[in-house]
Amino acid sequence: MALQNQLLIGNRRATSGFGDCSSFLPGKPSGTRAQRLATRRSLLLWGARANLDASGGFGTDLFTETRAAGGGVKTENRLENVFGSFDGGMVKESKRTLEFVKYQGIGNDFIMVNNLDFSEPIITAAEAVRLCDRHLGIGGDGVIFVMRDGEDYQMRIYNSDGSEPEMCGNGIRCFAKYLADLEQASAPRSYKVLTLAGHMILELREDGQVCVDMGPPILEAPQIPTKLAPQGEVVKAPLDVDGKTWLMTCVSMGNPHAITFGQEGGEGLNVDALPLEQIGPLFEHHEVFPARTNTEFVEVFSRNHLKMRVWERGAGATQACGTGACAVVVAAVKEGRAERRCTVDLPGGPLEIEWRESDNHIYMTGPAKRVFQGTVVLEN
Ligand SMILES: N[C@@H](CCC[C@H](N)C(=O)O)C(=O)O
Repeated sequence: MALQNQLLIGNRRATSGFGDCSSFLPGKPSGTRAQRLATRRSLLLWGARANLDASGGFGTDLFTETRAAGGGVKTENRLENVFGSFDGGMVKESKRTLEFVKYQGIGNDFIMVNNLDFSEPIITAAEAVRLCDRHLGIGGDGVIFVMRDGEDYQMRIYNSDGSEPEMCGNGIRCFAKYLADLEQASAPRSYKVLTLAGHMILELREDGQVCVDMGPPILEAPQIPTKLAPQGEVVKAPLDVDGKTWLMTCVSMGNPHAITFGQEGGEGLNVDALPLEQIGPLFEHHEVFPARTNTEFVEVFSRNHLKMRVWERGAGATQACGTGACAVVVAAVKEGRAERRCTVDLPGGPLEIEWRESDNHIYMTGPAKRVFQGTVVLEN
């Protein structure tokens, strides 16, 4: 039944300080949690009575709201007037809704969820899959949870297939923009963010770009993980996929990447010509990658200009992959194809990557943008 003539009851917080996103980001609730819940309960009861009195019959939906303190999920208790039901009366049903903001980094797009008051993601992996669906949901390559880590922050993420990766390069730039929007902070501003791949340092620059210290690459085969070698680095290792022998270099940026510049005895790749949807899953699920893998196909324009396409673990062919671009530069240096500073072109745009000799860390610089915001029903 359509939600028209709605009465919205409850403590919808409006914070100052998040520009046009202020209506959905949690403010500081006052009173104890018990007091707040009691107030809301009485508001709900009052609202239900008021609306029943006012509506006086068919044609009016009653919509009340309870809300988890400080979080982005709430439960709407709807009393819907169902015309034609067995008693013509009110049917109660409960729907959980989620407030979100959509961000993108060179076309790699994420549903950002304010998870600041909770220590675990407030939606399930299965719900994330539905939200990421481009036809049935909001659409996205993943869902990112903005969480606290003491005075700092923590990022958790679900891929669009519901798996949880350790790290996401484009996502963490979006994370920086989200926090800056939340705090109405102006650049330059830096954040320390804990991920399942360790701490990352994010610098929001005055030109609007975000530079991330992605830490050192991991090159030891068992830690990537890959079975392409029992130990040590994996550089130009042959791997048979789709009847061809590809030369693979493997790098972990906290999450696993397998990079190829072409096939054994072959010429350089023309990445635009690759049947990614066909070959991507064969790499992702190959037995030599026990945790599955992201796969990058790379074309070399010069010693500091590369072009790549990616098949992402858990997300398929995306417009861009930040950790992938970092891994590609490490692989290009290891194979002697490029310098440590490169522009990497991806379908969604370029990233600037530097693998710094002085600290062995990789620095990724690129944009991140807010796209839209909204509220979505989690259950159908
Ligand atoms: N697109 C991301 C990587 C997201 C995680 C990846 N799909 C995985 O499972 O490792 C990026 O920008 O790094």
